[in-house]
Amino acid sequence: MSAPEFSPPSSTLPAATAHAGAHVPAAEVRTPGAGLRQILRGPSGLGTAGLYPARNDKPPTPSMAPTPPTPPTSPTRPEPSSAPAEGNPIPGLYHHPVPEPDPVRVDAVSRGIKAWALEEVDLYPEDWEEEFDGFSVARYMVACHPDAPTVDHLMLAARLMVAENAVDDCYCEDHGGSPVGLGGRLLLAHTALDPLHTTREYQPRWAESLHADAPRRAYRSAMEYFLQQASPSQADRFRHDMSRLHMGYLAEAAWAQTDHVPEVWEYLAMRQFNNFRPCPTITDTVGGYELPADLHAQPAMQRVIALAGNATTIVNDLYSYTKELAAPGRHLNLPVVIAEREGADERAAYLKAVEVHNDLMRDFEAEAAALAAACPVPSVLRFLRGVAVWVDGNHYWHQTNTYRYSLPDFW
Ligand SMILES: CC(C)=CCC/C(C)=C(\C)COP(=O)(O)OP(=O)(O)O
Ligand SMILES: [Mg+2]
Repeated sequence: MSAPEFSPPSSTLPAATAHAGAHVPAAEVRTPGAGLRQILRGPSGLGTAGLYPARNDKPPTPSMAPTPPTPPTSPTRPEPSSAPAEGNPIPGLYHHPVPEPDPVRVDAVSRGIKAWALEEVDLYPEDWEEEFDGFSVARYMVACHPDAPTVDHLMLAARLMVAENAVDDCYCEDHGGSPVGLGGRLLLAHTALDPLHTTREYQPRWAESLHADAPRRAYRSAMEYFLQQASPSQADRFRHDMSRLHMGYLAEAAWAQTDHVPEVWEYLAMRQFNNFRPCPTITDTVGGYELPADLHAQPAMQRVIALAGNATTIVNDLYSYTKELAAPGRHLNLPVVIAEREGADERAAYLKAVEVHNDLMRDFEAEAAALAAACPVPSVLRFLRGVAVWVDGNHYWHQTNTYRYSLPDFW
């Protein structure tokens, strides 16, 4: 596959600084008001018609129970399959069901990502193919980015997601990963995202090293594509988020090495870094627009992003609970840490973790609504909407990925 061509990102933003630092306390918007309704509905102005290519124009309904997906209507695409998604949501888990992702896009991204993995970065040996397919990255990314203008934009997210998981699997976890020596491996891989600037003598050895293993090949190539679409500040935002992620991996590894079980708040701090955050924060690049750096940096936006990332990551802890219990050794996740540190039995700890997730989700929505009301700039509203949709798509993927996850028998 050759590198895609893109038109430059378009931003319809008025002067950003007028809104920097705007903040309305979340307590004032706990019940869905105009701001929250606007986020759930999404932007409706000029240039936003392509935001929901696979959706009805109705706001999604929050749910604590399974709800059948709404069949999308699109005059230009074949009707997506009406077969219900596999897998059940966790009872009591606050989430928003999403429509089935557009099967035409899923198919295109599936083919594109497989070709990239095999032909461009030599990602995995043959016997990992079933696991690669079972990960269903195309369905994941199409569900999380319904406003991507093209399949090429979706491919940006899909390559990065695959590369991030290759690093986690090969350096940290299932496929030969280990806490021993992780810092050195992660730092060298990070230079595939944030390049080394050094002397002529040493530059070639570094450049060569980026082809030395699958995680580095994947990071290097995925970043190369990303840079073709991202602005310099979007690229820098991504690098910062990846530094956060790598710091989180290191804390998890350090605790594993000493068999330390952190307190619950300490675990939550680690998981705020070892977190999906780098995925929702590229929503504007994947959507073909830009949230300007000063609007991204304002504290209220940072809080919204952190809460969203934390909710999505605790979703992973809950859906991957049985997989991680079955793995050798002790794998930290929120229910395990609550059970250990608060003396709860497995079921009570799991149910408490569900409540922690639900509180994070509600805080995310309240803070996003407050920010939307305080700073109703089109790119801010669209970005908030993009993050919210990413949260929903991430839940959908975890719920429906029965190849990878299964629920405990607690109900
Ligand atoms: C895609 C991305 C940025 C991932 C970073 C962190 C990560 C691997 C997760 C949040 C997923 O958690 P975990 O390692 O527990 O994954 P599984 O439960 O094995 O799916
Ligand atoms: Mg997990």
